[in-house]
Amino acid sequence: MTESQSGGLSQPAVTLSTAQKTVQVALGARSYDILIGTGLIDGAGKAIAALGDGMRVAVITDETVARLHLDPLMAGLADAGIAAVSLVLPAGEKTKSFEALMQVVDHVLAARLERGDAVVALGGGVIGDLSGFAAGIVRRGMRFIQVPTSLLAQVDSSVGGKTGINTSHGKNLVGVFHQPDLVIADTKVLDTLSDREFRAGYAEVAKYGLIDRPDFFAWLEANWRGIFSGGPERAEAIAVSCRAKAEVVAADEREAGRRALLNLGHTFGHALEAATQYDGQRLVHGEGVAIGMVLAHEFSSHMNLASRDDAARVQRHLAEVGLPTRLGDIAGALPPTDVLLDHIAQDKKVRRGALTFILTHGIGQAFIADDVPGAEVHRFLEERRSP
Ligand SMILES: NC(=O)c1ccc[n+]([C@@H]2O[C@H](COP(=O)([O-])OP(=O)(O)OC[C@H]3O[C@@H](n4cnc5c(N)ncnc54)[C@H](O)[C@@H]3O)[C@@H](O)[C@H]2O)c1
Ligand SMILES: O=C(O)C(=O)C[C@@H](O)[C@H](O)[C@H](O)COP(=O)(O)O
Ligand SMILES: [Zn+2]
Repeated sequence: MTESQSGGLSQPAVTLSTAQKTVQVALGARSYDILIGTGLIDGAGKAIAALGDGMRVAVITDETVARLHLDPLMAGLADAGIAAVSLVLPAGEKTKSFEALMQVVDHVLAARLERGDAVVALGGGVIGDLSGFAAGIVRRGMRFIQVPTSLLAQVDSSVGGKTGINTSHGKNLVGVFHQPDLVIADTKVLDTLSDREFRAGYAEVAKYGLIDRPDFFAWLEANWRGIFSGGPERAEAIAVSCRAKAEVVAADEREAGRRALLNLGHTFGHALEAATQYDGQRLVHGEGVAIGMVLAHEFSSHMNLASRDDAARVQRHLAEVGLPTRLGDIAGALPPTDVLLDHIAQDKKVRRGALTFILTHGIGQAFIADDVPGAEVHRFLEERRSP
């Protein structure tokens, strides 16, 4: 097994403030801002209008989000003089499909939107990944704006330009890198998110601490209640997460190296999502990541790379906030370990058939491990499944 790229970043202090925050993703001519604050959806039309004169947009959303948050966005767009059409799709992971992609593409083309017009994703990561993919391929690339409405989308999926859909062969296997022109994260809309989906998004927040910000992880252990109850800690955790992701994306936009660290917990997690057929009743993405991050820490300990205590600390914190952390926490039977390994072998980090995992030397010390022996992963998973 070989080790490359570790995080090794300095530790910015976490400071609390309720003011609107802006985080920039520095990508030269394609740089963009992430606006974070309460009530931003009402002014989103103005912010979008500032991107260019005469822009028209197609807003893509899902049924749940449309019921709660589409009207104010459409009203703001109209007030700002932006002509807009909207498309409402079913909520849930199964919407990241070829069928839904065709619907979005058809909708945008039927509205005769041009390259300089924009696709606006109003929703969670499912809508963001799907709409971003459509924006990346229609007319070989249209403008794209993210209005993330789930915690997960505000801290992770709306930033960085990974877009795509799932196929029967696995998770996110078809897609393109296509950066947004603007991200508008209205923290007020999180008040309508279910507890389960909020927790799922929190897994990706904790991920940034576990990759290379041990002080942030310790701060989360002490302050998670404020994040869940909507205190000033919530916007701060979102901003710290966006800064962490923006920094990695700016350094390695297309995952030639270091960006793979953002995949901590995902090699196991994506396999579990595929193994449960993207059935959101059994497992949603953030929950798969939570279980996957615990497995990644435990596997690191199994390989004598990290202490058992750190793995136990990660498991304790994620369980404390109410996330699943064990294979046995997933309702219903899982397929045999061979099948899980087959899913892992479809991971996009695989090189010449060899498995790559994000492993760790401890909390905040993640690294990219190439050539991880499949037999060892198999043995480890068999152990984790036995009662
Ligand atoms: N592109 C990336 O970098 C990236 C990063 C992380 C995750 N992802 C992808 O994101 C997806 C998961 O995103 P998600 O967790 O947001 O799932 P999601 O989009 O399915 O949203 C979760 C649920 O919450 C509902 N919802 C969203 N906002 C709401 C609100 N404000 N009020 C009430 N309900 C609301 C949705 O309707 C949905 O039912 C996965 O497909 C994952 O692969 C992508
Ligand atoms: O932005 C990234 O890079 C990530 O890995 C973020 C992940 O949280 C996200 O789930 C991403 O979609 C996974 O990427 P994939 O390349 O493994 O599909
Ligand atoms: Zn993720």
